Amino acid sequence: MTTPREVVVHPDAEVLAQATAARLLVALVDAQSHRAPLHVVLTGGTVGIRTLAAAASSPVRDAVDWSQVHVWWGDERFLPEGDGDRNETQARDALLTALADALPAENVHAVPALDTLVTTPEAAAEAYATELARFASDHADVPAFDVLLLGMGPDGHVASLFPGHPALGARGATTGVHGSPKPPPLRVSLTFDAIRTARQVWVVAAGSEKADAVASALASAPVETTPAAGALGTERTLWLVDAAAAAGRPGGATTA
Ligand SMILES: O=C1O[C@H](COP(=O)(O)O)[C@@H](O)[C@H](O)[C@H]1O
Repeated sequence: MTTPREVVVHPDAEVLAQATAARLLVALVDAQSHRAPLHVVLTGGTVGIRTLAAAASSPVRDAVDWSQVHVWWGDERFLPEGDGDRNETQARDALLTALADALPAENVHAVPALDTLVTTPEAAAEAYATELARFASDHADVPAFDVLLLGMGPDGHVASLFPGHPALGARGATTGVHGSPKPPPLRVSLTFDAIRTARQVWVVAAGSEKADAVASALASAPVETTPAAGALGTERTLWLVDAAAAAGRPGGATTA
């Protein structure tokens, strides 16, 4: 089951990041009154990392029981551990290091980095899929993701699923990606199969360079040309955008 896209427009990228961080922290607090543990999927990208930094500086972060939160990534750049271009490195710098006393290290499930044992995106994708399956219930491939955050590129890519790329059709939970049009060329991504199991999928996008892709995705363009159109949650699909990114959609930059 998938859900209709809801759109919330914020005035600019900074307010978007602050509001998304607040929304995420409150969503985790709310969900913790119903179930535990929670599984949250982080994104890389400009607004995604800015959102994590905003969460780090929010007092609401202390309302979350981080010992009952598991952290995953929607995609990763296949680079050595600690590389500054890895989404994991940026997320640790922006938020996770600040949570080190509250969030158990074993709850942070990074996509394996390039090293002497893991030499291909496929090997990393397979190891990541095994880790995901360890926390899945029943016959699922992945844990029950509570909130799955996605950034979106100007070309409409989400996670590392790019327009026209064979990874768009990958089955199972994860896929290795070669020839990404955005550097670095080697990546690992959740598949649409995995993304669409999430309770809530939130796509965050800011800037006029994203306006065409936002308009296409909200108009349900084919996933082959606008991958973000395929990002749908089972309980809620939320588009969190700034006014510049919203400018091309019907209704323009006004709040939905
Ligand atoms: O490479 C990536 O890019 C997208 C979007 O990045 P942005 O800087 O245009 O916001 C991001 O969602 C993805 O996780 C990342 O690997």
